Amino acid sequence: MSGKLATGEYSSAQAIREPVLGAGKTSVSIGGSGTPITLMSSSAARSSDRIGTNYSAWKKLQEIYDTQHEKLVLKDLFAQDPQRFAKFSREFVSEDPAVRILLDFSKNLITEHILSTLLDLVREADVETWRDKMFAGEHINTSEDRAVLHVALRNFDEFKINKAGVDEVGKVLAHMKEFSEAVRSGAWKGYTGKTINTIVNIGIGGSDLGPVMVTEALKPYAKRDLTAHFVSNIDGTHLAETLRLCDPERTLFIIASKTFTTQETITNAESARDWFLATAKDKAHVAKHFVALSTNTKAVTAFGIAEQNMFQFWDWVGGRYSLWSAIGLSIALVIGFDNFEQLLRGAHAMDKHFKTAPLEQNLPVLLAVIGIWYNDFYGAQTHALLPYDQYLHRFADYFQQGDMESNGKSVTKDGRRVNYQTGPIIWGAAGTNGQHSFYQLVHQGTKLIPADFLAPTTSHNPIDHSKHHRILLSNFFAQPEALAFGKTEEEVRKELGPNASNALVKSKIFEGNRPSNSIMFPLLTPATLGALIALYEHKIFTQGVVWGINSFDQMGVELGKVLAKNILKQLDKPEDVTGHDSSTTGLIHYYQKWRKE
Ligand SMILES: O=P(O)(O)OC[C@H]1O[C@H](O)[C@H](O)[C@@H](O)[C@@H]1O
Repeated sequence: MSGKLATGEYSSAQAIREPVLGAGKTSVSIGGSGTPITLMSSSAARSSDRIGTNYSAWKKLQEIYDTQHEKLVLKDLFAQDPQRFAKFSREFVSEDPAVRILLDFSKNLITEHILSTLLDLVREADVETWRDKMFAGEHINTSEDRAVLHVALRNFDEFKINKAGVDEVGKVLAHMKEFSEAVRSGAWKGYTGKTINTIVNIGIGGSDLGPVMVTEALKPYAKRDLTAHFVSNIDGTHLAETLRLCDPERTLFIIASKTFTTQETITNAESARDWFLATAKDKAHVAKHFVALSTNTKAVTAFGIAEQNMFQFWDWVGGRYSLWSAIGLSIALVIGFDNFEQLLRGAHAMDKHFKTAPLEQNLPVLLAVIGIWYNDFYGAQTHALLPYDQYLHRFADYFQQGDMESNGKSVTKDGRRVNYQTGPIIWGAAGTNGQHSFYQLVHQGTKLIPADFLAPTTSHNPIDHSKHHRILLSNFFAQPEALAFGKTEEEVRKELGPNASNALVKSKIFEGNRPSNSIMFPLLTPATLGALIALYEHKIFTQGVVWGINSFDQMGVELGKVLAKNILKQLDKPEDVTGHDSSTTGLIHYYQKWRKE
């Protein structure tokens, strides 16, 4: 059964069956004439290779799956063991800052034996060694020869990290504090002496998604008279619609780019500067209205932003792990530096937990292994993040990059094609909205969709004595219950009476046995959010190590960028369009025929 590229088909009453491409299928072709993805068969792999399917724990898990998965029925597992919730739930507690997170993973298709075998896999893959290497600043991002030290940005002197730049973290934080307080208090003035009432963060990917997600999530802590916009897309509409809402005399532009070479960000920043100068006229005024967050001092100063208005970070901060760095300036501006620090402290508390808690108690590790169980043995293709908190409505978007850019790899660190599945497709939306759109498929469709449900027990907006929140949480409790336990034919028949048609009865059956995690916390505070983000970061890390991939590069985003640059040069004249297939050429020719300007 190893070596499958599963499609995660789900069919059967009460049991999740074999994926469509099961035993013996070792390759699949994407598209019509493309190169087939060839999967290394396990016999071809050297048995001494300590990787993926060759781990003895992996083999054991495969055997367990093959022989037991039909018997793994949540209804029975709960009936057999009244202690199941107690056994398969963990509470993370931090006193300072105050954070509590409950992870209930009892509604998963696991037994104690499966869990311990999954944790054996973590041990066999040396996750703890790799984790310690990360915290020590070793260059675990091998393809780029870089350390991976977002944990150093929220370290608060706890761990000893030997890396150039780490000793400058405090200095940059102090700069962020000073600047954010000046803007928020009104001490920082625009070129006509007016205070700043609007900030526009211009960045994309990690230089956008983290600040957007966090400022949305922590809105209750926001300075409401400071409006924050985030412009990312190169589509001129994004900038144009944002600038319509801005007054050049009172707007601060934050140009967020690790490299300061990203085409979208630099183009948007230049156009924003042109827009600003159309009113301000004098280039000297740029200093009051543009700051940069970057590792690239040279490019920042060439753009016209003075070094004192630049907030530095370092190459050991990956883009999708950068909200803790200077990239978080917009967060500090919106919620205040003290709250930003709480965010960092919450993440740090989770770092300590990840670094020290035994694997059986370690929340990131538990989430990781449960994900691996479905991803690699059940053939689940996706994982849904379903926060029952409107403030977390960008959470899934954020971890789409966090997870898919990290673990969307098919080659191991040492260059071998994997013969097992790596990162899942991450998606989701805030509850209860999803219930009225895609939950139909999650409940009754043919696919297995493991999901995390997240919710705070207390709302920041307790309208009508928390009436809304009670309704929201009743759904948060009900959905995992419905997914796990379903509704039998017998129950449906009883409900519909003897005259109901067979077809109607069948359509109303919920097979159940669909797994999920429930994650609860008292209130979405900055520290709690920090801990939640770090929880998922370390989950992704753990999975990446088990899969033997480099979770910290992103080579897969390059090819499209290069092709686009070449095409951009050919867009003016039809005769310039060369070197493409007939489809791409045809499309460009149509564009040239139809465009207005
Ligand atoms: O911050 P920047 O250097 O502008 O990079 C912005 C983003 O673009 C890149 O293409 C990467 O895929 C992302 O990981 C990165 O966050």
